[in-house]
Amino acid sequence: MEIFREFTFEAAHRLPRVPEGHKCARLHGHSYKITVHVEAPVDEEAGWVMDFGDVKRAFKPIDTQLDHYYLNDIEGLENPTSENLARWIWDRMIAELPTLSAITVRETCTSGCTYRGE
Ligand SMILES: Nc1nc2c(c(=O)[nH]1)N=C([C@H](O)[C@H](O)COP(=O)(O)OP(=O)(O)OP(=O)(O)O)CN2
Ligand SMILES: [Zn+2]
Repeated sequence: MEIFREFTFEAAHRLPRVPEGHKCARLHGHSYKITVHVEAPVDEEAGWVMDFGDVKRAFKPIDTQLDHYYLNDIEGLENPTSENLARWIWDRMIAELPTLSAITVRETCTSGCTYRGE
């Protein structure tokens, strides 16, 4: 079964590789919404896949690095698209959370991406 836990953080960015005149080349910010998905069998004794609190603990170092920062300044996020951010988060969570199955990044209410470690 798959469970998920949602997180939010605020950050600024600009996209350095967009075509000239693209609005996203300008400095702007988002209230990012991140969904961390975990897939594993249900532990029948506990009745859950994993404690949501453990997912929260695994995400905490990510939030500490991203919340209220300028993403372009962070190593590995020089081009902070949703896609690159999803991979960046995955790469930093997979060791702590080996049952991680997907990271969804939402930049706005209507746009985002899902990375499954492919
Ligand atoms: N594939 C991607 N496309 C875009 C990304 C991205 O990360 N991956 N990022 C952006 C910008 O960061 C932009 O801030 C968000 O895009 P957009 O959906 O255009 O957001 P708006 O709220 O401005 O949308 P409107 O409906 O036009 O107001 C762009 N593309
Ligand atoms: Zn943006």
